[in-house]
Amino acid sequence: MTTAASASNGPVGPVDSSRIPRYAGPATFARLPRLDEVGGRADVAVVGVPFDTGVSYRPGARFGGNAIREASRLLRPYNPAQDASPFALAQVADAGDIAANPFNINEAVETVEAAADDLLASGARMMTLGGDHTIALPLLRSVAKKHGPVALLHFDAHLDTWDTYFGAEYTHGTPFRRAVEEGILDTSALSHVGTRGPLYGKKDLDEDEKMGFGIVTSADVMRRGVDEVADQLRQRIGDRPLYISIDIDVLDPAHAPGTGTPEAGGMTSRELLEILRGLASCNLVSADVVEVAPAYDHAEITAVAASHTAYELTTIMSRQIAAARQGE
Ligand SMILES: N=C(N)NCCCC(=O)O
Ligand SMILES: [Zn+2]
Ligand SMILES: [Zn+2]
Repeated sequence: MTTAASASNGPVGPVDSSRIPRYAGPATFARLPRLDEVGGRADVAVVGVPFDTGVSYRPGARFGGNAIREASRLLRPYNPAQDASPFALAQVADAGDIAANPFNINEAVETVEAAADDLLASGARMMTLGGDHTIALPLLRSVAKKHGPVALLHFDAHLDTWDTYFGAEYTHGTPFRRAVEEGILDTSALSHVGTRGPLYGKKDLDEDEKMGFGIVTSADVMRRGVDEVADQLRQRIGDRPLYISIDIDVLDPAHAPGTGTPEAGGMTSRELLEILRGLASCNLVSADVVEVAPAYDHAEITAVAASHTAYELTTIMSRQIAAARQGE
């Protein structure tokens, strides 16, 4: 079976779903070639991190990346919302999974950082499919080694700036406090979007604000609308190198039941996708979509939402890569 439709010298695109049924063959993200099928070099590397030892409630996000890949079989090559064919503008490839130790969180964090270093050193931007939110820390460490402290847009029901759980520093509720402590974030451009739900105390918010975060709550998105929110975020980010981290629990459980710590009153998938499209001019250096736990999903609702989210992010990166090439 042919696995990849190859143009004579442009990027190798996805398998042609008009010739090979989209449900045939092993799943890569969007039916794209594997990294080794394009000589180990890609402009955007889609990489899985099957790791969920950092969770505080329901486990299962270790299966998230492959669930997103399965759900992404239905993605098509032209993105009308951004008027772009992301897989023709740049080489996007599936880099497989980072093999992180499920029994040792500290070692797993080191492994993810080292693997991310390798991908970034090859010239790729990363589109990471999690995994629980713990993995954002080593990914940010790696990105900051390359770009310096980065702006962060964090879509999540939760702050994830808590200090420790059961004395553990590296968990899915603590990556962004660690990142601020380590000086790898540009504290003049940090925003949470979609925040909601009960906290441990008001001090969670006070400490978060001291770290430099601004908050656009889920209710703010509903009241102010996606265009105004995207405008405000764009202004805050400016032309800084930007990392976008998306915890799928930013969506309402109606739009993303398959996740470990669901909170009522969340954003719709339409709102999330529209805000991302409004950020298309930002300098997006890498991104992740995390916390998809397929055991709690129904009819792939969550995995489909996550696959479309990753598609929008990939489209933004591909457009910027193509624009930079044109300017060279
Ligand atoms: N889903 C993420 N990343 N964090 C949730 C932590 C919620 C808690 O256990 O307090
Ligand atoms: Zn969350
Ligand atoms: Zn999170």
